[in-house]
Amino acid sequence: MRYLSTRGDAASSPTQSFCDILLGGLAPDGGLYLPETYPQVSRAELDAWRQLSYAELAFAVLSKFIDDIPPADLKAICDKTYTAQVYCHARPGDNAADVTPIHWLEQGKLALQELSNGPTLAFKDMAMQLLGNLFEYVLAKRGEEINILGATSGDTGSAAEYAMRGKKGVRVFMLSPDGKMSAFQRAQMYSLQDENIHNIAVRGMFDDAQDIVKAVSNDAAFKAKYKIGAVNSINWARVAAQIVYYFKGYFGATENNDQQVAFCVPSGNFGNICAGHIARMMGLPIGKLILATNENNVLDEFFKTGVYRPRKTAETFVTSSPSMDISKASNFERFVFDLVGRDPAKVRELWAQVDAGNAFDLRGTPYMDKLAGFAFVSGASSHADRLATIRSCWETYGVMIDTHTADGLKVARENPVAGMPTVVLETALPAKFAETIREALGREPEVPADLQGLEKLAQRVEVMDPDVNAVKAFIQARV
Ligand SMILES: Cc1ncc(COP(=O)(O)O)c(C=O)c1O
Ligand SMILES: N[C@@H](CCOP(=O)(O)O)C(=O)O
Repeated sequence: MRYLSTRGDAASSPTQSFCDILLGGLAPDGGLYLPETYPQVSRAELDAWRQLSYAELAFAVLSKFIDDIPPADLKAICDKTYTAQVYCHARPGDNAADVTPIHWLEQGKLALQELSNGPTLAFKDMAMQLLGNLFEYVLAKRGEEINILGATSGDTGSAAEYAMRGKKGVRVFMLSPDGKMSAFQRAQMYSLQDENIHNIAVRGMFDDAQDIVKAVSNDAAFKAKYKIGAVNSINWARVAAQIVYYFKGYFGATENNDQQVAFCVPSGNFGNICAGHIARMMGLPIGKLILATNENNVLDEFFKTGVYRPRKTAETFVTSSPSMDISKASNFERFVFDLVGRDPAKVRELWAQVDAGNAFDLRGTPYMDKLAGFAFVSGASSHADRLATIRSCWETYGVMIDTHTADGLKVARENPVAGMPTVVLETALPAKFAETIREALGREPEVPADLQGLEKLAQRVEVMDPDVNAVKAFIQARV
């Protein structure tokens, strides 16, 4: 399997192998990598995959995307990654061995898929634990090191740091929005004292942090000299790993492969739902992809109108689902690449507008008809909706959900899809957002035993302005 850039022409941007793009992250032309073609899954494969454990399924799906790691080694990496010991925070009564159990709220109709049972209580662990093991494997084979530069709005940071802490040849430099994450999220990251982990809080929003990551990655000389890599979903390996749980969720929510499923995805950077889009393109019977945003509704606006209008920092709200406080969604470029018929020139034209701080408008173009064929619907949620949804989920089903999952459930309920179950992806656990849970329910969320007392630990973080040169200097001083 070879990979191409969303902005590259065959002549100027030669295709790459999986392991090269794993270490490289963003493409040199500023685009994002995607497979040359999406591998297809046959009916016979679906029938066979239905019985597989999560680790076996991960191996089956990832083998379609990775042909430069020997199969026995890839299998060992999947087996080591996807265990009930790593994903140990399943709800009582649900089977941790399923890794991403389906929890029915209404049998056969509405379910949560538990994606947040890993070490940091968010869905990011699903891919990040794999990335940690892949990095370790590939770096050891090549005798290389990597300095990961990432941006987080709350969950990618801790998931990456937990996955990479103590890993040989790996340093992590993680940018977070100063003062905008929950107290628990801050404690998860800033309390880590490992030598290879560096936290930088930038005075700005996630989008400012993500812009810095892209600017540093686009400086080819700096990137090569300091071996800069990525763990955000701009890294294709993140998206590839996230495709797996759509298959697992589909099998868990259906009895046979003639059925369809709707997935509802709390969205910000568009990585999670992009994985769902690709699973669907591979042939997984997904009837609808329901995209849910919080008050930062850029993506909802696009799917409703055809206008993509990223907001500036000053127009981005700080909300009670802070991990979705994103107004410029990186992975949306991957989807638009498919939408415009995989035409890199068109993507370059559209992103020239985005990168200049402007909107693009697809109304009145043939792309709007094509958009309808991709099976998306969307909606948005507010703080009041979030509180009401957390309350009603608790009172109706006895299930406590976090603020992001609440955004998903709210939008899923507003967009019922006839004839198929809807699976809402549970993207974090309530323990991470105790302030809002208290406000909604007047009680504390349960904190898993292994993470109790985290907020009392000493914290270590460098605060700085969102300045690319300052971040480069910080990295230079520590490499
Ligand atoms: C808890 C949670 N929910 C939802 C999202 C949005 O996911 P994505 O950025 O992949 O759209 C994030 C962050 O990415 C998150 O941390
Ligand atoms: N919501 C994320 C933001 C970054 O998303 P990613 O999927 O591109 O890493 C976070 O919580 O940090």
